[in-house]
Amino acid sequence: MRSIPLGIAVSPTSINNKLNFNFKKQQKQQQQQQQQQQQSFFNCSSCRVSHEPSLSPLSKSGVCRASQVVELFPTVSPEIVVREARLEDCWEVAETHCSSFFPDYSFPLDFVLRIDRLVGMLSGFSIPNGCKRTCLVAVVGNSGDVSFCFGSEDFKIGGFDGKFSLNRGYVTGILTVDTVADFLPRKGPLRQRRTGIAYISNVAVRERYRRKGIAKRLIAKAEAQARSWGCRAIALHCDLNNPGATKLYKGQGFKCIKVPEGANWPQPRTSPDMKFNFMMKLLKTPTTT
Ligand SMILES: CC(=O)SCCNC(=O)CCNC(=O)[C@H](O)C(C)(C)COP(=O)(O)OP(=O)(O)OC[C@H]1O[C@@H](n2cnc3c(N)ncnc32)[C@H](O)[C@@H]1OP(=O)(O)O
Repeated sequence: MRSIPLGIAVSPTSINNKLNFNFKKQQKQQQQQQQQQQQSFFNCSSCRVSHEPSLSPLSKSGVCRASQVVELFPTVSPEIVVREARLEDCWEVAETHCSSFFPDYSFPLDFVLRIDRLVGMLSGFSIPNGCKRTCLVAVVGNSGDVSFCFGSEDFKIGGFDGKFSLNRGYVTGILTVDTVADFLPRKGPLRQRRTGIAYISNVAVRERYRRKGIAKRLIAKAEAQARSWGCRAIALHCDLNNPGATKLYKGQGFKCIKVPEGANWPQPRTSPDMKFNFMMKLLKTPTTT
């Protein structure tokens, strides 16, 4: 037994019990507050962001008000536009390519890599006679309006449109589509290039813009481009160890093609231990009603 200043005699065990009780009560209150806060946040099914309702309340459809505004007023929101790459995009195209395929490189190697890519793209002037190549970009912060473009319609440098515009956007995703058929098996004894099959390569989306449907839109645009070139199918090679990309292409209707045993089909020139899935999709011609 010991006395405390107020003159009330209290046993040490009874003080301990009281302190324990108060501590538990405080803990419970804190837990309840935390739970209430967590419940008041919600995940928007459109922009996939966790919102506080006071900032962007949830609608009945599970989409935040901000996303609904984006849908209602696409021209005032940062809309993604997919278009042909122009000369002014080439640095950002190189940057998107390198940051997506070589994310672990740091300065100065990453800078050298971008310069190398840029030179590679721009010096790819010559494509075989009758073949086509286009680099597509998904840009944000631009209406896609080409009314302020300089340069001629037909002038092309590598896969780039020779036009130059002042109202450029920020490149978030890239894709190249061509009819060069470098990576398709040749045909006949003369080993001629295949015709009628477009080929997709260099698909990349900047990391912070991923899982927003940008790659899907680039692929859809590439298919439309291939159809306009008169192609009946579109093909690509996808790294066997890239399940995300494989899922993307399968979701877009591409099928894995089994390469015949022993066939020496051409493959993209990367590291020798990389294995590829050859994937292909037949292009439906638009039906006329
Ligand atoms: C032919 C070639 O060029 S192959 C090379 C592919 N490029 C790369 O690997 C570079 C690094 N990766 C990237 O740049 C991107 O992750 C890409 C290009 C693979 C995908 O771009 P995104 O814009 O994120 O794809 P998008 O949002 O259109 O995805 C569409 C669907 O593909 C599938 N998908 C895409 N990425 C992934 C992933 N990482 N994991 C699982 N599924 C995925 C999903 O089904 C997705 O639909 P969902 O989001 O509704 O589930």
